[in-house]
Amino acid sequence: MRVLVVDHPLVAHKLTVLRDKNTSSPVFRLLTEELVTLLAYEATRDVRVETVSIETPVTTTEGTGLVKPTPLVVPILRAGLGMLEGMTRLVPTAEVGFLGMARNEETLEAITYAERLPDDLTGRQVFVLDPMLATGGTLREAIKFLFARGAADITCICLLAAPEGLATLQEELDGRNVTIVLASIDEKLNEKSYIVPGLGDAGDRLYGVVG
Ligand SMILES: O=P(O)(O)OC[C@H]1O[C@H](OP(=O)(O)OP(=O)(O)O)[C@H](O)[C@@H]1O
Ligand SMILES: O=c1cc[nH]c(=O)[nH]1
Ligand SMILES: [Mg+2]
Repeated sequence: MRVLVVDHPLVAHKLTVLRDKNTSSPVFRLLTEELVTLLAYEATRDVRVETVSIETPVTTTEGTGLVKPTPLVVPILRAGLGMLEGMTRLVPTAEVGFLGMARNEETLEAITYAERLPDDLTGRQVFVLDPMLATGGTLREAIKFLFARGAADITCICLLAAPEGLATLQEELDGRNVTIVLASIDEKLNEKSYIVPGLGDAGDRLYGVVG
């Protein structure tokens, strides 16, 4: 498993505004999209391409095309949905599948409550979107699920990770073709397994508190 922290002043600036508890939901949504586009630029460096032949108005030449089937993008609901627009802006031809997952805040177990993905992902390149990697339980289950369907390589785009969650994934996914692309590795988890300093509950800040 590889971990890449995108070191760019615009990423750092936007993340700082995102963390601020006084940032409103509409601004939070906009910043999330902008951040994802910047992270996706780095995360797609190994996107599969092939040489294609085209005709310009002047001559025939060779260029670069995305290999078909194009990558599968999987936002993890709810919070990952806030990252989808930022990703598809960069890769508009990507296919999109959905995983609905929620962490039980008492047991910290990740529950899958919805799934809409192709049955067969054999050989596919997959990009998973989830802003928060806290204990790592949610991403671990999502990644296992996608590999079980046949995915060949998985890149997760997150905004923040806790060192504890990264260590868990590193241990459990050792040797698997997984890349985690992040805006920041934060300090730690608190007693409720929230990321510190973090940004709070990403789903609630994007979409409001659900009971
Ligand atoms: O690494 P973990 O400890 O598993 O925690 C991270 C998960 O928690 C959040 O989702 P949440 O369960 O709050 O669902 P939501 O997006 O609907 O708010 C977040 O978006 C991740 O999916
Ligand atoms: O800090 C955290 C941890 C889990 N989920 C969140 O949305 N935020
Ligand atoms: Mg939440």
